[in-house]
Amino acid sequence: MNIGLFGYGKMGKMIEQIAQKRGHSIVAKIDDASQPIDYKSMDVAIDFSTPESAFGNITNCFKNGVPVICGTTGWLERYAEAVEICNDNKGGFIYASNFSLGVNIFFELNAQLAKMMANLEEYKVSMEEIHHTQKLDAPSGTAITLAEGIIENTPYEKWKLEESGDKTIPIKSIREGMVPGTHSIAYESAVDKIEIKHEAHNREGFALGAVIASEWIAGKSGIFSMKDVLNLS
Ligand SMILES: NC(=O)C1=CN([C@@H]2O[C@H](COP(=O)(O)OP(=O)(O)OC[C@H]3O[C@@H](n4cnc5c(N)ncnc54)[C@H](O)[C@@H]3O)[C@@H](O)[C@H]2O)C=CC1
Ligand SMILES: O=C(O)C1=N[C@H](C(=O)O)C[C@H](O)C1
Repeated sequence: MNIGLFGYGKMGKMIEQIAQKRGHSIVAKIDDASQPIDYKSMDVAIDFSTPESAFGNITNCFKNGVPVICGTTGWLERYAEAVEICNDNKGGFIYASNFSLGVNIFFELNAQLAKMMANLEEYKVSMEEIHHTQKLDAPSGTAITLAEGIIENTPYEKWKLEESGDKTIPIKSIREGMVPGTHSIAYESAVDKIEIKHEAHNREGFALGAVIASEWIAGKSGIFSMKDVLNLS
């Protein structure tokens, strides 16, 4: 497959290595807004760019008939608009806040645990995410997806950075060193604590998941998720 990379930073470079090992060709490396883009050469685009540039990159791909795998976080206030443009152009799209198999299993575990805790008022939930200091957005996209999983399955109604309160999930965002991504969720009562945690050792899992998603979407049109790709629940 011919892959166009939008964003050639830490993730773009890792995806290049994994895609080439799986027999794909990288036909474009777009790393800023000024580069000319030959959409015709691409079977699929993979966007790991910046919160400011992702929406434009993705929707230009749809308008040029290129399906998109997007892992960029921090732009989701425009997700519905992107979906509309995808559908108008009969395009293909997968956004995931986290492409790793482990985190997608963790999303399922989080939802199951939330269901079990839903009526236990003595437990209060909280979340923590730790990432490297270059990360531009907070909380992480993964933490937001986890919070949404809790909100779907419990009386909690919203999440907020740091702040707890009635029906609010507090999320603590820590930025330190080179941490690739650690997420934990705790339910705490006066007598004990239940905690689940996912810790990425490196970025390979994210990159492999994105390449697998790009192989999966070939020839399809529509809006999909990693649940479809991984056949989860
Ligand atoms: N969904 C997932 O599994 C994962 C998502 N991410 C997300 O992916 C994004 C990128 O992460 P990293 O590679 O670590 O960041 P990075 O900062 O290393 O790379 C981003 C690259 O985008 C480039 N860029 C700037 N403007 C651009 C434009 N208009 N078009 C294309 N590229 C442009 C920058 O020059 C930079 O090289 C972040 O939003 C991060 O949160 C990161 C890891 C996993
Ligand atoms: O910026 C990162 O590095 C990561 N971003 C994603 C997120 O915001 O959840 C996924 C992963 O945690 C790494």
